[in-house]
Amino acid sequence: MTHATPAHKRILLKLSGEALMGDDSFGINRATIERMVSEIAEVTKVGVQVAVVIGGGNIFRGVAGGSVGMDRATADYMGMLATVMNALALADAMDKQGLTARVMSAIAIEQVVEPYVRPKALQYLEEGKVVVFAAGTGNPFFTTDTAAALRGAEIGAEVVLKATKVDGVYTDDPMKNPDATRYHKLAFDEAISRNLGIMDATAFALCRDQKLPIRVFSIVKPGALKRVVMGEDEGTLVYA
Ligand SMILES: Nc1ncnc2c1ncn2[C@@H]1O[C@H](COP(=O)(O)OP(=O)(O)OP(=O)(O)O)[C@@H](O)[C@H]1O
Ligand SMILES: O=c1ccn([C@@H]2O[C@H](COP(=O)(O)O)[C@@H](O)[C@H]2O)c(=O)[nH]1
Repeated sequence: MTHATPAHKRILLKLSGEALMGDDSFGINRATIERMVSEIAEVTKVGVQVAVVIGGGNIFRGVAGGSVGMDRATADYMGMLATVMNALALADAMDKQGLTARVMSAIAIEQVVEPYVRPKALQYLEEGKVVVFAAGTGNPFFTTDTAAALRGAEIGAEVVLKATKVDGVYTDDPMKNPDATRYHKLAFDEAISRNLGIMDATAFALCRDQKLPIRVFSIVKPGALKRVVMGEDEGTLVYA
């Protein structure tokens, strides 16, 4: 029996925090997280090394009302801690499905998770463990998309896969503008100059400078992650 070869050996998967909510209005939907983990398990089975950066929108936006008027940096630290909660839930769901996951945090919280140490992360990936990077970049005024670009570059990922609620990059936010059309592919410079809200400019610029392509695709669509990893046409490619 022949097995197709994956298009990538090592990927950085940016998982939307908001997508973890499923149809709920807040938090983590159990069936949704289990389905996402089973999709990750599928790609590890074909030998792909997987590192994950998880967002925090499902938790932080739910309490963001309480952060109005707060110091921005303090609110951002709350957001980063939200990603630690998601990372713990994700790693737990991975362990339950037979994957070995290691959470590494950009903020020191050693009683809970180990700190991010690049050589250790690389070792885990070589061993076939899934590494979940928590707490974003560890710095306020950034996003987990920028953390995905940063960690992706650091670990030598071949691509950043942004798994989100929409199925690619559009000319405008498709949730607000029904006339928006999807790009099949576009250059980083165009994404930045058009100010496309799918990712922040810092993340785009870092990937552009490191020549690290990004593929945006829907994590809601069953099997899409595996198709992306196998090099099939899915979502939108943003390239240098
Ligand atoms: N040009 C665009 N193309 C596609 N989506 C866009 C665009 N502009 C804005 N969006 C919005 O960006 C959203 C995805 O980005 P968002 O930052 O909300 O998600 P995320 O980073 O995946 O979530 P989280 O912050 O929870 O991790 C989509 O749900 C879509 O509504
Ligand atoms: O490097 C980072 C990453 C995140 N934050 C804060 O966390 C929230 C949640 O992250 P999302 O990327 O929106 O999912 C974000 O809004 C920031 O407040 C951060 O400060 N630094």
